[in-house]
Formats: sequence, structure tokens, C-alpha cells
Amino acid sequence: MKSLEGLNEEQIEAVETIDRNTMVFAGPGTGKTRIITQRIAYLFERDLVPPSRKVLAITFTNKAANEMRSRVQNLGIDSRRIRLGTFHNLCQSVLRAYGDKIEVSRDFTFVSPAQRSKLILSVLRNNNVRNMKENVFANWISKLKNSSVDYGEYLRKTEKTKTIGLTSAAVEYETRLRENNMIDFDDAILLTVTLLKNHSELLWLYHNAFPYLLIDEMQDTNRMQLELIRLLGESARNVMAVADDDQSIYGWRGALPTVIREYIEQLNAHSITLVRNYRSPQIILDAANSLIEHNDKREKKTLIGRETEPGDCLEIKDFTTAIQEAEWVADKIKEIHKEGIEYKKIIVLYRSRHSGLKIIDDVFIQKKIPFRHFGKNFNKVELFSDLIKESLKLIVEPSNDLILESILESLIPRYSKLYRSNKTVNHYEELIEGKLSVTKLAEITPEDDMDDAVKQFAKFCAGYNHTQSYLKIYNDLYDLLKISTLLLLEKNDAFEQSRHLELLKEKMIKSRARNIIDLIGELDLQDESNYIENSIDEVGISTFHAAKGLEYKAVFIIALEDDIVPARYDEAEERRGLYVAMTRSESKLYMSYAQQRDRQRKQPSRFFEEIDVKRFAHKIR
Ligand SMILES: Nc1ncnc2c1ncn2[C@@H]1O[C@H](COP(=O)(O)OP(=O)(O)OP(=O)(O)O)[C@@H](O)[C@H]1O
Repeated sequence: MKSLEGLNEEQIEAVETIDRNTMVFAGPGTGKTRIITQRIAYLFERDLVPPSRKVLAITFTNKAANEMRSRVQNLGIDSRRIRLGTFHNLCQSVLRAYGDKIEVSRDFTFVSPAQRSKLILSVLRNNNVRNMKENVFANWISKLKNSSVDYGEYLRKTEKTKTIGLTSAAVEYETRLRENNMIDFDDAILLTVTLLKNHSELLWLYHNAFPYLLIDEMQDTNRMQLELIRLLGESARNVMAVADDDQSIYGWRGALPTVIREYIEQLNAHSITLVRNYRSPQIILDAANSLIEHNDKREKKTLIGRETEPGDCLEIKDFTTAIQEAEWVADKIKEIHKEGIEYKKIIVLYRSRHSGLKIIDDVFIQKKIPFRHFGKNFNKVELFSDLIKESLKLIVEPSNDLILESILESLIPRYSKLYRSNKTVNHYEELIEGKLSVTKLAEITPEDDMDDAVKQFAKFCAGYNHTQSYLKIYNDLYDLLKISTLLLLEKNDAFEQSRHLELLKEKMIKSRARNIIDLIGELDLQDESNYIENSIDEVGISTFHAAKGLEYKAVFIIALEDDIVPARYDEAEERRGLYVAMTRSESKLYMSYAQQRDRQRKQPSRFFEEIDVKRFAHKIR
């Protein structure tokens, strides 16, 4: 049987177990993702999926979904028989189809992180909630939504708070979102659970449509996602999830490593453990293991890697400055590239985005090494591509004041440079007295070039509609917003800005969306994995998080300094982040730090002591 070819005994058990829920629990590189693909193939090979039904597979990123789709196609399976996507992607389609049953309009959009922050600041102010930071409120709301049983319960839970004004702030937050026909990312899951719980006929429809359910990266889900899995899988009892508690790195987004246990208990799942790692040499696994063993409350696992071969290496380097580090990384990449490793099989990983990392770009450009960042390069750059995306939303929803305000906020400082003006967003708020709207802005009497530009923009948004070609709108907006001129003013970021604009256009060209609303739905749910391109021979540069699930011949982990790794956060999760980074390596692992970065003196990461550098690094250098 093709689907079982080349699998080991435990993997075969995982692929073949049907008529009961399963949890495949295993460390990195043990074939968890592979099992999902092979299991899909197995179900079709054995004719276990009735005609007109589909297999539902939930992945953590879009890239994982696309990769699985193409692997399954290579195994000769019709990809139309599989519903592959992320939790948000699935929930979006459920809500677009049936959301009106719980008063969610079908053409809702997602509130962007910037708009959400602004909205939260405004509701905290309006409700006199002092001494609470915006991110604390955001996390509080998020936590409630992720742990509630349904939407009604979420609202009841907010009433229990003792902080004066907090409940009304939470209620205003929801009201303002709904008034603007928006939801946040937590709502997507919560509302879907609410919908399915309250409409058994719909739940029946989904049970019928998807007799088999597969979940990748279960360790990064939250309680509400678990609830959704439980609901969708409750009748068929054919749910298979794969997970590794040591790779749980999304706690800051509400993921709970404990959901693995809860899944096993709630779904009465049969556990299968995999121990054979097919990716890395044993020495790299031992080093990674010596680090992760410092975490308590974890399931102990044995990992058997392949024997270390000539060419495999683990090197730890220290440098006086970050420039020296970047130059060494570049030279080493050139060296191993000459030895035959393709650029696309090499990755440079760092803990978090940081403008100091621009040095890597500069050195790579100078040394002619092709590279591509996964996701955004720097933290605070406001992207023109985001501006265009948000403008598209405004065309669909011209009365959305949250979007309009955020667009003006990003546009006006830029236009100010162009028109030498000192106008602020407040000026426009005052100008139209009260609620901002495209229609009102389109009617203002311009007093200067800047007003005129804002008016033209507003007229444009009011004049287009969602049936027009989104590529034409992109091109027209590009000209109208004078983006090519503004790019000249943003010399430092021009490269990064142009890259994102190109990516957005590329995405639009490739998209099969039937109209702007569908396109916005797609763009809203893009994650960093959308920037990962396998066909081009370029070195990847990425955060630890965006490299999850991927594997590379050579991995460089840079900037391993004590205030960066671990960052000021949950130390156990930081350890897991570094563990994920180390275990991406198929052969070579280089870890480095600099004594000086951004004009500050640095100490090596304390994790080096835990890795027991002497025992591993020198052995195979
Ligand atoms: N039975 C097998 N024989 C040969 N290679 C295998 C086998 N199982 C998995 N592999 C290979 O091992 C590598 C790791 O597999 P996969 O990516 O599925 O692991 P994973 O458990 O999902 O890893 P991670 O948790 O680190 O993302 C892949 O290159 C895969 O093709």
C-alpha cells in the first residue's frame, strides 16, 4: 500500500488506527506531519471516505496546508476531497456561510492589530478605566474568549470583574466591532463554537461532511479550539491529533500546553508515541535535549536520531561585535554553498525582530548572498502594503470608522512630508465633527494640497465598489496615494516596503478570489508562512516562531545574548523556542552571540550553560 510505504511500526499504527480518536505524541522530526499526509492517502486508498464527503485537516499555518495539499496530490489523491486550512480559515468559511444565524453578517472583516489597539485605548478612556494598559486589556479579553463555552458566557464572565468600568469597556469593545461589521481573531473561533452549539442541524451538516478530522501542532491550540475539535469530531470519533509539548511556543497567544492532556481525556484518545527522529544527527538532538530537560512539567521523551556523519557539525561562536558576527555568518554561508548546499536549504534564525538585525541584510547585500525574510523584517515599519489592504476594506465598508481612522493615521505623517504640512488626524476629526466617514471626507472643502489629497482618497473609496477588479484598484490606489514618490522619502525602508508591495501584488495575481470581499478574507488570514518560498534559491531569515515545522541543511541561530534569549518572558517557553530553532537542523547547526550589539555590552545567553557546550560543540567541530 502506497500510503504505508517507508513508515516505521509506530507510524503505521498511527496511520491505520480508525474508529477511535488518537493522539500522536512525539518530538521534533519524528514524522508527525508526514503521518497526517499518509493517513489522508490511506483513507482514500482504503475507500474509507464516502463519496461527496471530505477529510478535514487543520494545520497551524497556510504554508503547512499548501505543502500537505501538494504532497497528497503527489500521492494521487484528488485535493478537492480534502478540506485543508488553519482554524481561522475554517471558522471564517463557517461564519461566512451561516454566521447570520447568530447575527454575524457574512461580509465581516477582521480588525487589524493596529485598529484593535486603538479601539482598546478608546474604550478604556471612554469608560474611565485607569491603570490598565492596552495590552493587559487585550490579553484579558482574549483569555476570556478562549476559555468561554460560548459567546453568551463570555459576556457574563466580563460582568464578574471587580474593576470599575471594565465590563462596560468590554461591552463597548464588542459593540464598536459589530457596528463596524468586524470581528477579532478570537471571535472567529468563539462565534463558530457558539453557532455549532446552538444549531444542531449545522453541526450535523459538518459531521456529515467531514467524517475524518486531523489536527497538526495540537500543542499550540487553546481551549476554545479544543472545544471546536471536540464538537466537530464527537459523532465519528475519528479525530487524530499530533503534538509535541516541547514545541509549544504560542503561550503569548493563548495556547495551552495542557490542552494535549485535556484532548486525551475529553476525547478518550489512544496515545501513540514516536521516538525515531529522521531529521537530525544524534549530537544535535542530544544538545537540544540537554537544554529542554531544564523545563519541568514536561513529558520526558527519548529521541533517536541518525548517526553523526562527516560534515555534520555543531559550532558555537562568540564575536566581539554584531558586524563581525554577520560577516562570519555570510562567509560561512558562502563556504557551505560552495560545498554544495543550496541557499534555500540554509536559514538564519533570531528570537525576535529587531532593527539591529538590519546589519545581516547589509552584509548579505554587500556579499551578494540572495536572501528573503519570512514575514516582516522590522517591528515598527508601517507598510504601504497594509495601507492598500486596509483601503480595500474601506471600499467595501466606507462607513467603518476604525479603518478610516487607522488609514488617516498612517497616511497623514507621510503626506505631511510630501506637502510640508503639520496636520494631525485630530484636525480631520474636528473637521467633520463627530464620527469619521469616507462620505464626509469626500465632501470637505480643501484648504491646502494635503486636504485635497485626503479628499481625493475619500472620493476614490466612496466611488469604487466591491465588484470591481482588485488588481485595478491596487494599481489605481498605488498612483493615487503617490506611493512611488513616498517611497523616495522613505529611503531606509524602501527595500523592505517594495518587497511587501510586490508580495501583495503577487498574492492578488495568484488569488482565485471572486471579488474583493473574498480577497480580503484571504489577505486577513495570511500568516508569516505566506512569505516562505521554496522554489527560489534564497537563504531564509526568520524568527524562531516562523520556522516552526520547517527543516534546513544548515541552521544559523544568531544574537543569542542574555536579554534577547531568553527575552523577558516565560523562561520555559523561551527555552522551547530555542529548542524548536535547534531541531530544524538536518546537518549543521551554528549558534552565535556578540559581546556588543546596538552599542550595548552583552552577555551570552544563560541557555549556553544548560546546553553543556563543552560536551557537544567541541566534539564535532
Ligand atoms: N519513516 C520515515 N522514513 C524516512 N523519512 C521520514 C520518515 N518519517 C518522517 N521522515 C522525514 O523526517 C523529516 C521530519 O518529518 P516531519 O516534518 O513529518 O516531522 P515532524 O514530527 O512533523 O517534525 P517537527 O515537529 O519538528 O515539525 C521529514 O523530512 C520527513 O520526510
